[in-house]
Amino acid sequence: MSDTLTSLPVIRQFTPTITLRQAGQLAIVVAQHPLVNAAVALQGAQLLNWQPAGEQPVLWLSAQTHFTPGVAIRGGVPICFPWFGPAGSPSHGFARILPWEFTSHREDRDGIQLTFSLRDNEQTRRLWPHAFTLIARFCLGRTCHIELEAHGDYRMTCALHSYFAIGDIDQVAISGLGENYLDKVNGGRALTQQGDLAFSGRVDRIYTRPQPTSRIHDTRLQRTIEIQHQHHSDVVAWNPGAELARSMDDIADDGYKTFACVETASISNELTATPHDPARLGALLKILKR
Ligand SMILES: O=P(O)(O)OC[C@H]1O[C@H](O)[C@H](O)[C@@H](O)[C@@H]1O
Repeated sequence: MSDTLTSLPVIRQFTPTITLRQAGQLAIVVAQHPLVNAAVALQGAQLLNWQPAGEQPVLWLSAQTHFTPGVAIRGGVPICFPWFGPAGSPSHGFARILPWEFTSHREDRDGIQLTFSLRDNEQTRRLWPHAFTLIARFCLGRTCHIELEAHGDYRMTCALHSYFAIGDIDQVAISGLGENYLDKVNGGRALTQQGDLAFSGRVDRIYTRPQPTSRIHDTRLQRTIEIQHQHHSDVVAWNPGAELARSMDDIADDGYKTFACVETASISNELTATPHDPARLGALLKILKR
């Protein structure tokens, strides 16, 4: 699904490589570069596609996602800010359902850099009483670097809620998560695991002592996706499993089989922005061949 965004109708041409396109009622920045295809929705500054030349799409985007203002897009890399999960309303914060500004683009022979920003307004201050500027920068080429900077004076929780495309949920293992996790399927119980995570049924875990790098080992697609987490305290692993997926209108009944969320997050340790030092969260994505 994420690789079909290049055929959407063009609303505006920024450069020969970068266009603004329409998906449903939302505008999407699409970049087509010799080394990489990529797309970012203005709503949420949500990265929807990162596909280096010669590779299959790395991010999963639901074939049934809504492209409706104010409704979360299912897939890609939603930015959860200024809280994660049901800590406030709306779930995962407001940043993912608001329109961001497309502030700059740059391209060279190695790839493309796209930058977006979001500032507080009356609507956000009603939900969260802080002035803020958020900047999301995407460096897209053979690798994908996502950097989020939160300016202002506040504390918050935050996540890069990445949905990765996989061959089959029964044939992936995730390494580097560490041993300790809070099991959200079990009322948040603190549990431990040895070795890699394999999925069976619904999995929803906050790993609180992860290694700096997670790897998704995908036997079916014969590739490993590497995620280098930056400035995080936690990594979340999520897949809804068959039963929950059936109850979700924006995921096809068998859609859960082809994605795994491995989320770079700061939940157990709040991030702090001060006037002279923005809070940061980042992820560097790479594809390793088996
Ligand atoms: O449906 P959403 O609000 O996008 O949330 C999707 C999922 O996000 C995270 O992974 C949470 O840990 C899950 O509990 C949640 O179900």
